[in-house]
Amino acid sequence: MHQPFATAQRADDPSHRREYTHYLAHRMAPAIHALTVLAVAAYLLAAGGRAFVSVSPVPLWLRLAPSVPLALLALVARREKRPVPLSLLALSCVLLLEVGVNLNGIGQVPGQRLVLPGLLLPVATSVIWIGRWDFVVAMALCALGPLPMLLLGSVSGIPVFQYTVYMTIAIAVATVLRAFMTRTLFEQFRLEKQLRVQAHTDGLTGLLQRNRFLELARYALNDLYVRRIPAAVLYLDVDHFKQLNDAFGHAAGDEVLVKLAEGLRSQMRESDLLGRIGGEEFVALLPGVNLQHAHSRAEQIRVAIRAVHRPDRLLTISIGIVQCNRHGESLESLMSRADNAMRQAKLNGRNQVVIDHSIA
Ligand SMILES: Nc1nc2c(ncn2[C@@H]2O[C@H](COP(=O)(O)OP(=O)(O)OP(=O)(O)O)[C@@H](O)[C@H]2O)c(=O)[nH]1
Repeated sequence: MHQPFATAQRADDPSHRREYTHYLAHRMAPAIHALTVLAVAAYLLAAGGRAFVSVSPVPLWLRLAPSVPLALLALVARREKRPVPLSLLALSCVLLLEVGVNLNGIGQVPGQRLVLPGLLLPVATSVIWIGRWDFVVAMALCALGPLPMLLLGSVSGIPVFQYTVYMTIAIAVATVLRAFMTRTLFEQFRLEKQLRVQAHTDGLTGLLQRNRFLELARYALNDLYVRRIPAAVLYLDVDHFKQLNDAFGHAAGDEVLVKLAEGLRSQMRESDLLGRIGGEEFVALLPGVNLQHAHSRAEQIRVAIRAVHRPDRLLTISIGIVQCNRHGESLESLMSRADNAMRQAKLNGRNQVVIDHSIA
């Protein structure tokens, strides 16, 4: 059974680094694509324009050559959303730009004018790096990239020392920008996640709320059908709950519901799904159980929750069980059959488990 079904039940599951990385990748993808497109256009403009104003020992086709892989990167970046390929695409883009700068700078006097746009690169790309190491590698590429041209060519245009100072400033600015951006994005990620959890969780009991339960259970059920894994649906309803509310008030009723939810949750396995689908009604989807096993699990639950304190009488529940054994039977149909079985348990005197045999 999928882990997400299990973790989705806990309102307090910790933020995972992996989840944040994927969130960042989704956020950065359009910016990375835009930068790769911009890189192609800027490179063609700079290298092509330069061919008109100065001669170079490097043939024009070779100076324009980096624009081809740059254009390919832009094409691939259009659809890419995964963190690692996106980082590699962005790093390759920077590498190609640096190669291009060197190809165009060789033999130019003073060729180092090309270094100036290169100084903008750390700042321009500062916010797109998904991981810390991408950023470090990118900044190293930006800093070291123009060095061959600077060291090989005349340094009359911009001395290496001056270049080092400018590049250090550019990288420092990029580091500050990136720190600000990642902090802002992390806060946004945290808030979005918190809102999602709140929207999916029942405020009183902390269990999955009705719609979220139905959504996850439908998804899980399809998966179970495809993989031919048996499963059962349990419909659980508290007995004589109205009496408790009437005698002790809704606050006392709420307190019992909270403790009952805790009791039910403690009876669930990692792969089970449990939701509060009505006032004092709960539904559980138990994967990997046959009818006999589901019955003994339901009995265990029924006995265990009797330990939950209820001020007026023993807390009991009635449970209906249905097996998911007919491929393609909808969740709604399964829940309706389980509900009928639960009602039969009520008619039989409550505090018991009834199995639905209508199709099984
Ligand atoms: N305290 C509290 N009560 C709730 C909540 N949601 C529903 N209820 C109450 O649950 C009670 C359900 O009553 P009924 O449907 O008549 O069921 P019952 O009294 O448990 O009787 P049986 O199910 O036939 O055993 C009603 O009094 C609702 O007001 C809630 O969130 N908190």
